Amino acid sequence: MPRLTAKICGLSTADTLAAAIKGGASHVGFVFFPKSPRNLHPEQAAALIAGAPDPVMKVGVFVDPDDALLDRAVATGLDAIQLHGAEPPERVAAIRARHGLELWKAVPVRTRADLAAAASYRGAADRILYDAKTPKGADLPGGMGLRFDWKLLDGFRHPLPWALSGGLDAGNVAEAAGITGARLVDVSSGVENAPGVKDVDKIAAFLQSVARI
Ligand SMILES: O=C(O)c1ccccc1N[C@@H]1O[C@H](COP(=O)(O)O)[C@@H](O)[C@H]1O
Repeated sequence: MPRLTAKICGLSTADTLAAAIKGGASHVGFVFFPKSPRNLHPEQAAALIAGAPDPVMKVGVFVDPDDALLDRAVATGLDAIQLHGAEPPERVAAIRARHGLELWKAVPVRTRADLAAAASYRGAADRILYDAKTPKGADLPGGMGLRFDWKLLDGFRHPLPWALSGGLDAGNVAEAAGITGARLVDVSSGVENAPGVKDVDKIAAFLQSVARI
């Protein structure tokens, strides 16, 4: 078992998906949120997912999705659902029960007090994804390349399995994992040339950094 595994998120092309798989990503992510520059229609996601081997987990990223969107997206072959909006625990539990997939809940973090929200998802989610809180009024609740103070996780008793995201890249992921003790990291902007434009070399470099840890 590697010390650290990685999810490459916001993939939208066959070549960048192939780079993630070749580099050893344990998870790949597809965004279903129209305001995102990485948004995919379920048909596009289905074509990409069809080319991804089984052991690589396919994670769909959603922001306060309705059931119709979830139904269409899950049918593309997702293995896990990542909820990145303001979904309360009851909604998270209902989505998990409806689809029977692994459920990740993003918890936005700016201060230590923000971490308290994680415990409310015990019994509703399978994994907490700590991500940087984006500014009020921002179009996106994630995927903006922002990081939070990783030291906030120091000494925190995690209520659930968890992963770290927010502003990670090939140059800082070792430090982030060292400070937080993360076993799974998630990156989007840090392997891009512009919002929504993934770079195969940056994906390779990120995964090489992860493999060295
Ligand atoms: O990537 C997006 O466009 C996105 C949209 C809406 C919610 C979440 C999104 N991405 C997730 O945000 C984190 C951090 O991304 P970054 O590395 O800081 O750019 C990551 O988990 C993405 O899955």
